[in-house]
Amino acid sequence: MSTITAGKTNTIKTLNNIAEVGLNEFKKGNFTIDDSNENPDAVVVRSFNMHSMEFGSNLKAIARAGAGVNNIPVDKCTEQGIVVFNTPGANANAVKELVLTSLIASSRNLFDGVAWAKSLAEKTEGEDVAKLVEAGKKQFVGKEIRGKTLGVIGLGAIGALVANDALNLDMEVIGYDPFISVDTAWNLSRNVHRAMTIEQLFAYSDFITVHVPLTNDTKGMFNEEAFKQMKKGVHILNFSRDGLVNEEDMGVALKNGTVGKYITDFPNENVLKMENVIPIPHLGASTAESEENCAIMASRQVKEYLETGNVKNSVNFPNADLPYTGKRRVAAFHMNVPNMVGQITGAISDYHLNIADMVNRSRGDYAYTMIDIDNKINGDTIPGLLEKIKQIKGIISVRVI
Ligand SMILES: NC(=O)c1ccc[n+]([C@@H]2O[C@H](COP(=O)([O-])OP(=O)(O)OC[C@H]3O[C@@H](n4cnc5c(N)ncnc54)[C@H](O)[C@@H]3O)[C@@H](O)[C@H]2O)c1
Ligand SMILES: O=C(O)[C@H](O)COP(=O)(O)O
Repeated sequence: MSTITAGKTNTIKTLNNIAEVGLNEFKKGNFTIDDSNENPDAVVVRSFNMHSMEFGSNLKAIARAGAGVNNIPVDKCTEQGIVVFNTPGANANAVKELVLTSLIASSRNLFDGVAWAKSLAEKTEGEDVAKLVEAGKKQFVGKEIRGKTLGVIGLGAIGALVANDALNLDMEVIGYDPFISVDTAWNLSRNVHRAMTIEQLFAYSDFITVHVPLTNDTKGMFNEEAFKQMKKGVHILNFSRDGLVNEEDMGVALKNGTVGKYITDFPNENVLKMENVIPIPHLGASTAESEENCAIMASRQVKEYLETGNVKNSVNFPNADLPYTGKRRVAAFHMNVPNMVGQITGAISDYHLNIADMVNRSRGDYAYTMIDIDNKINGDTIPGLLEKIKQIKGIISVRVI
C-alpha cells in the first residue's frame, strides 16, 4: 500500500482503444505504455468491464476516458486507495448530437423508411423503384417535433446541452434533476421548465430522454409504475445505460403501445427481439472529436496524479491541487476522521523534516492529504517514514513523490 514513485518509470496499461493523441501525453514524461503489464501503475479504460479483475500492488489510478464508471468496481478501488477518474463533459456534445438526431429520426420514422427503401433493391428495378417509393411512403408519415414536449431526466453535461438545443428546435422542454450542480444550472436556459417530481415530467412529455448515471438508485427507473404515468405512445431515448430500464416491463409497454418507440444505445438480446425498438450500437460518444477529448483529459489527469499527486475529476476521492514545486511530497489517502493530519505531520516531524506546504481535502468518509517537505530527504529515510505513516489507523494508501 505504500510506494515511492520519484524517478521511477510509471507503466500505463490500456484496456480499450484509446485515441493516440491522448496517449501521446505520456511521451512527455517518465512513462511507458505496456498493455501486457500485469501490474501497471495506472489503467486507461473506456467501456471494458473491470469488475472481475484483480488489481496489482502498483495500481494507483484508473482513468475512464468517458463519463460512466459503472464498468469499474469503484468501491473496491476506494478501499485499496486507487483513484478513479472520469472525463466529465468531454463526450457530451457527441452524445447530444446523436440524441437530437435520433429524436427527429424516430419521430419521422426515418430508420424504418430507409430500411424499407433499401429493401426495394431486392424486389424490383428500373422505373418501378420510383413508383414503389411513391406508393409506399405513406406508411412512414411521421410527426414534427416542433411544439412537442421533451422531458429531460438528468441535467448534467449531456442533459443540459440536449435541453438547450431542443428549445432551439422549438420544443417545449421540461427537466428533472434533484441533484443539479450549480455549474449546470448556470448553463441551462431559463426556458427549461422545472419538474418538481419525475411524475410531472412523465405526465407532460411526448419524448423522454434520460441522462443519469446507472447507480443503485437509478437502476430500473423505467418500469411498469413509471410507464403507467406517461402519455400513451411516448418515445423514450436511452443514451445512458441499459440497466436504467426494466426490460420486461418495457417489452409489455411497447406491445400495448404505452411506449411508441424505445431508442437505445445499448442493444442486448432482450430488446433486439422487441417491436418498435431502435437499437444503436453504443455510438453516443463515438466521434473522433469526443474520443480525442476524452483520451487527452483522462491521460492528463493520470499523468498529473502520478507525477504530482494532484487529483482532478476523481469519482471516489476528493479533488486536491497543491502547486508542485519539485519538493518531495507525502501524499496519503485516509479516512475522514479526527486527528489524521496531526498524526501524519507527527510522523514527519519524528524524522526531523520540516513542512513547506500542505493541503487536506475531504469527501464523505474519505480524505486526502498532501504535504511538501522542505528538507532534502535521504532515500534511506523514505521506507521508514512510509512505514510509520502506514501504521496510522485510518490510512488507506501513502506515497512519497
Ligand atoms: N451513450 C454514450 O456513449 C454515453 C456517453 C457519455 C455518457 N453516457 C452515460 O450518460 C450518463 C450521463 O452523462 P453526463 O456526462 O451527462 O453525466 P453528468 O454527471 O454530467 O450528469 C448526470 C446528471 O444526472 C443527475 N442525476 C443523478 N441521479 C439522478 C436522478 N435519480 N434523477 C435525476 N437526475 C439525476 C446528476 O445530478 C447529474 O446532473 C453517464 O453516466 C453515462 O452512463 C453515455
Ligand atoms: O459513459 C460513456 O462515456 C459512454 O458510454 C462512452 O463509452 P465508450 O467510451 O465505450 O464509447
